[in-house]
Amino acid sequence: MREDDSFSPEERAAIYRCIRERRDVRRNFRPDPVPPDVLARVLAAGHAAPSVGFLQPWNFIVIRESATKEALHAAFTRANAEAAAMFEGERADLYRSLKLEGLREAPLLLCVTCERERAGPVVLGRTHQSEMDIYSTVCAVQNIWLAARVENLGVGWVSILALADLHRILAIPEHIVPIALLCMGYVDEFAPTPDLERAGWRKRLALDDLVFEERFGAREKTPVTG
Ligand SMILES: Cc1cc2c(cc1C)N(C[C@H](O)[C@H](O)[C@H](O)COP(=O)(O)O)c1[nH]c(=O)[nH]c(=O)c1N2
Repeated sequence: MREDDSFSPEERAAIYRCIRERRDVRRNFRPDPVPPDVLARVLAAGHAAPSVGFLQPWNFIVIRESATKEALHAAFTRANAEAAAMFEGERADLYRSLKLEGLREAPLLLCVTCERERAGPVVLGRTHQSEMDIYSTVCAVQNIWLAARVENLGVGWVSILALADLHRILAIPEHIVPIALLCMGYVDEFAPTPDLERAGWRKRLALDDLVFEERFGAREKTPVTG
């Protein structure tokens, strides 16, 4: 491999650290704005994502107005009450105690959308798996999430909203699919483990339990993680 194409051990360590230490952040945002050059780098990372047939189906709606944030928060509150009613007993109590959005506190919100027909109905790579454009957009979201982490920006994905509310509040045309609503802003620290893990909602699964050999369900003889 050309020397310029390979990562140094330090660069490699930084990438893995970023992946490990990315968190879903929805609290303790500082009010300072995200500078334009930082936002440009984060959006460029999103735009560098892989996409089916090189469709690049995304748009990025940047939201700073508090009226818009309030409207989104109201939509969250409605959906979250419905969501809480879907859990039972202690689980419902625990659900209600969770902080699941930072829509009003974050200085910036970003809505990432997917225009499914950007290149007409037939797309290379989407011919037999129709959701591939949606997954491509999620790749852009993950790039944004990781790029934000190295900019020391917290990002939280808020999906407890009805899609119809996102269409209405953000004037998203019918044929364009809202994929992710993200709250974004500087934070003083990133938690070492997911909020939901610390709250006792779910534990991290063991990687070795998730890896199979050749066929679904067949166990590795030697654990992958050694
Ligand atoms: C598609 C999707 C949608 C959501 C999330 C994530 C993803 C990938 N997550 C964040 C989720 O709870 C979090 O990623 C996990 O708990 C793991 O924590 P870390 O991201 O590692 O900090 C999330 N969190 C939350 O508080 N409210 C939400 O509505 C959502 N929605």
